[in-house]
Amino acid sequence: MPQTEDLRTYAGVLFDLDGVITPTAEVHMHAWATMFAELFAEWNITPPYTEADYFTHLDGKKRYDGVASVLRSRNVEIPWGDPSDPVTADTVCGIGNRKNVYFERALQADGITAYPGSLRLIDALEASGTPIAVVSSSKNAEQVLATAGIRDRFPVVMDGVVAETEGLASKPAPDVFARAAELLGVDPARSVAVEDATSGVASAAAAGYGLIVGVDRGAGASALRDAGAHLIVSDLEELVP
Ligand SMILES: O=P(O)(O)OC[C@H]1O[C@@H](O)[C@H](O)[C@@H](O)[C@@H]1O
Repeated sequence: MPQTEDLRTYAGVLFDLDGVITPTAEVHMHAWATMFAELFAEWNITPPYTEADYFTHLDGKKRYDGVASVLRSRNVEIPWGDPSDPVTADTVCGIGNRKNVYFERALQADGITAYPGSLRLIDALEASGTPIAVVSSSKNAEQVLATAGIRDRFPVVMDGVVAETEGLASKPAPDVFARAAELLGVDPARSVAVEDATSGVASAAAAGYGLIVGVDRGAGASALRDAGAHLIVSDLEELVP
């Protein structure tokens, strides 16, 4: 018998977005791979960028922290720059913004639809009056939610824009999960965090969440457990009551 939980018995359920509610982790993954392949070729950086770099350095983290982490792994040091840097700037921010062009292009061209299992779980939580929120590192979260037609389902959206405005540290630091619980008016110890990235699971664990669900979309069940997940599922359909 697989272990399961009725999430309606908790004070609140706080969801990561990319890879948890919408299949946008794949869109991010592809945009990063395209941009880094070009950059590594241009700057003769070795070893080549691989999918493992995504899970180790980028998954769940804020845009520029991810860029800095990948470059640091190849001993490349460049100036941080500023979020307003153009895509031509050879700064951490400029390079992050370069990737965002690929992400926006894909979102516009292909649109995005939420995972059916995630929608069914959200429906059940809404029906029972359980407060829900989004806790994403992405500055594109509002756009993704609007494109998927589900923005109005969430009274609280803690995203990369809010984190920047409020000076909150990137996952795996506890800041964003702690602040989102505060905004939703729930006690983290009595709430659920739902995450597909090890950095996100670690953030929720550091913020003291009562239940952390790891959704394995490629990070791996053991990596998610090691980061602090209590329960692993491959799709949120498994948690629909
Ligand atoms: O560049 P954005 O849209 O602000 O997103 C930052 C990060 O947001 C996270 O949600 C994704 O897991 C990462 O893949 C992504 O890099």
